[in-house]
Amino acid sequence: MTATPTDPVLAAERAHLALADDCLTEMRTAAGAVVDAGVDAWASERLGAARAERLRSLAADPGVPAFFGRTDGAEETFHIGRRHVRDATGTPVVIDWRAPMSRPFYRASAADPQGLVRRRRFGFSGGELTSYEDELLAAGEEGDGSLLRAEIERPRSGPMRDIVATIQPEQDEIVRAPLAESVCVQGAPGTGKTAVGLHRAAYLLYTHGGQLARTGVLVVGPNRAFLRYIEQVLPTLGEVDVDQTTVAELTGRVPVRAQDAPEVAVLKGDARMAQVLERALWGAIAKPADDVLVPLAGRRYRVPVERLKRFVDDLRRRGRVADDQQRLHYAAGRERLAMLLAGDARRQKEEAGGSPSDAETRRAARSPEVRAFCDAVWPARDPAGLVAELLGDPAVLARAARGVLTEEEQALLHRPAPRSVRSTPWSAADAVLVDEVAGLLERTAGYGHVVVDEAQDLSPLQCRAVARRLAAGSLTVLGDLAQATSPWSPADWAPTLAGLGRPGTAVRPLTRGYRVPGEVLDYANRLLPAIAPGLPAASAVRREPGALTVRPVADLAGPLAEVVADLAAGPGSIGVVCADAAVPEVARLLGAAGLEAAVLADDGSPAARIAVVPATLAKGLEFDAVVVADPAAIVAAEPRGLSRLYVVLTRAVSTLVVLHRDDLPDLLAG
Ligand SMILES: Nc1ncnc2c1ncn2[C@@H]1O[C@H](COP(=O)(O)OP(=O)(O)OP(=O)(O)O)[C@@H](O)[C@H]1O
Repeated sequence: MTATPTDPVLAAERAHLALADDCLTEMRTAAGAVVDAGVDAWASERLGAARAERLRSLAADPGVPAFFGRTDGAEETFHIGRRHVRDATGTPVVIDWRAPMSRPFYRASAADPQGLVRRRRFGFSGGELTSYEDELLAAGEEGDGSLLRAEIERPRSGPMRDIVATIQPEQDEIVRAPLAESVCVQGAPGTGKTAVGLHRAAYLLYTHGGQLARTGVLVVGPNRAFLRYIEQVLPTLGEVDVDQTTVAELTGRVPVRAQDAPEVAVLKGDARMAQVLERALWGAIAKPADDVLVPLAGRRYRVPVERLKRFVDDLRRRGRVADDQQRLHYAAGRERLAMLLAGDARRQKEEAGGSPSDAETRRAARSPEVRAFCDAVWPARDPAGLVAELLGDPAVLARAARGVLTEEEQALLHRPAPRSVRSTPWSAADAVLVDEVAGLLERTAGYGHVVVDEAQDLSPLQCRAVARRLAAGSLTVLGDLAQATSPWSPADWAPTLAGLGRPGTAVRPLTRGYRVPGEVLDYANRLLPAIAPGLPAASAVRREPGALTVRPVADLAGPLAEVVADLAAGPGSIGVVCADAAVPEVARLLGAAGLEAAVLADDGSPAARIAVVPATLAKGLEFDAVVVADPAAIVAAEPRGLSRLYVVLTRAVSTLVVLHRDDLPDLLAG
C-alpha cells in the first residue's frame, strides 16, 4: 500500500522512526561517555576495546532506517529493526531482528499467523518512510510481495546488501537453526545462500554472543573479489568482529608463485595426499638404538633402550588418534618424549633417595644429551621443509606414498629440488599441503562457527584445511553442485561434508530464486541436464518480460559497445563477462568506444560500475545487467566450461544480454 503524505498511519510511523533515531543517538552518546576505568590496566584496556566495539556496532549507517517492519499481536506491538533500540527508561522502541520476538515477522503466514493479527512492512526512499504494506494475517490476508520485489530490483551500486527486511520463511529456518546444528545449503543460483549464511552468522553472534565472542566466527569465500563484494553485510548488521577470508589466505603459509598443471593440482588436492603427508612425517621417527644417559642435578641416569622404545611407541600411537582434539600432535610428541626421559631420570633419582626439583627436571629435558636423542629419533620438522623434501626427493616420496599413490602419480608430483626451501616455487595446491603438515605438527586454533561459501569447489584437502579451523564448533556449508567448476566437483554433498569433518550434516535445499528473473533462469536451467542431472531446477520469484536477449553477432566489436552503452544509460551495475583470455580485448573494445569500464581484479579492489569480469571470477557476484560476450569461448576454456557458463548466465538481476557467434552450446541453441 503506498500511503498518501497525510495518511495518519504514516504520520504515526514517522514519529516512531524519529523517536527511534533520537534514542539511538542517545544510546551512542551514553556508550561514548563511559569511562574505561577498570580495576587495573588490563581491565581498563578490555573495557576500552568493548566500548569501541559497542560504538562501532551502534554507529548507524546514515541511510539505514531504524526499523523496517512491525508486528501486531493481540496485545503487543513490536517494531523490528537491525538492532535493539530503547528509550531512556529502558523501554524497547525497536526490537532486534534476531530476537525471539521477531521470529513471527519472518515466519507468520495467513495459514499460520503465529499470534500475529497484522504484519506491516515499510518502504523507504532516501531514508524517508514513504509507504507501508499491511497483511492482516489473522483475517487470512497476505501481501503480494511487492516490497520484496522492489527490494530485489533496487539498483546495485556496490557491495552486497543485507536482506534483513525481507528474509523469507524458508531462508529464516536456516538463519535461525541452532548453533549446535551444522547445515548444508544446496541452493540454485540467486536463492540467497550467501545472504542466508551471513545472516546466520549474525544471528548466532547475537544469540550466543558470549560463547562465540571467545571462539569467533569465520566466513570463508572463494576469492578476494567475492569477499570484497560481501564484506559489508555483517558490519551493516552490527557484527564487526567476524573474520572473513579465502581458503588461499587461510592456508597462506608460503608465498604462492607457481601454477601446477591441472592433473598435478588435482592430485595434490586428493584426500590420499593427507595420508602421504602423515606417513612422511610420522614415518621418519626412528627406533631408539641405544640407552641414553640423562644428566640430572649433577649425576647421569641411564634410560635403557627398551624403555625408550616403549616411550616412542606409546607417543606414536597417541599421534594416530583420529580426533584432532584428542590427538597428540607431532611437535607436542617431541616435547613429551624429552619430558619422559627427564621424568625417568627423576624417578631413578627419587628411588635412590634424592628429590630433584621441577626446574631441574625441565633442565634435564633440555640437556644436550636428551636433545641429541630427540633429534635422532623424533626430529623437529617444519611444514614447508617437509613438503619441499617430499616433492623434491623421489626416494622420500616413494617411502611415504607406497601403496597409496601409483608410480605414475608419484612421478607427477616430483619436481626438481629447489636450492633452498625459501626459493621453492610454491603453487596454491602446495600451500594447502604445507598447511596440512602444519596441522599435523600442532593443533590449529579453531572457531566456534565457520560459514563456508561456494563449498562445491573445495578439494578434499581444502575441506580438511577448513575442518581444522572448526575445532568443536558447527558449520554452515553453502553451495550449488550445478555451479561446481573445480576438478573435484562432487556429484553429491557427502564427500565434501565428510571432508569438512561433519559427515552427518543434513542438506537443505533452497529452490526459490530471488536474483534472476524467470526468463533468464529458465534459459540457464536448460544446461542443468548436462551439468547436474537430477538436481531440481530453481523457480524464479519474479518474471520480467524483456529481461533476456540472445543475439547472434558476426563480430563483437560494434554490438558489444552498443549494448553496453544502452545499459549504461540506465541505473545500476553492469558486468560484461567473457572468457578470461578475452578480457584484454573486451576491455579494449569498450575503451575504444569511450565507455568507462574497468577489469575486475582478484585483489579485492572494488568493481567499477561497468566491470569487465573474467568468467572465472563471476561466481557469487551479481550485477543489475550482465552482458555475456562469446559464451562458446567460456565453455571451451576449461573442462567444466558448461558449469562455468551456467554460473555466468545467472548473475543478472534485471537484464541479461548474450552476444554469440552462432556457436551456442546445443542446449541453448534454438
Ligand atoms: N529474502 C530476500 N530478500 C531480498 N533479496 C534477497 C532475498 N534473498 C536473496 N536476495 C537477493 O538475491 C540475490 C542473490 O542472493 P545470494 O547472492 O545470497 O544468492 P546465492 O544463492 O548465494 O547465489 P549464487 O549461488 O548464484 O551466487 C542477492 O541480491 C540477495 O540480496
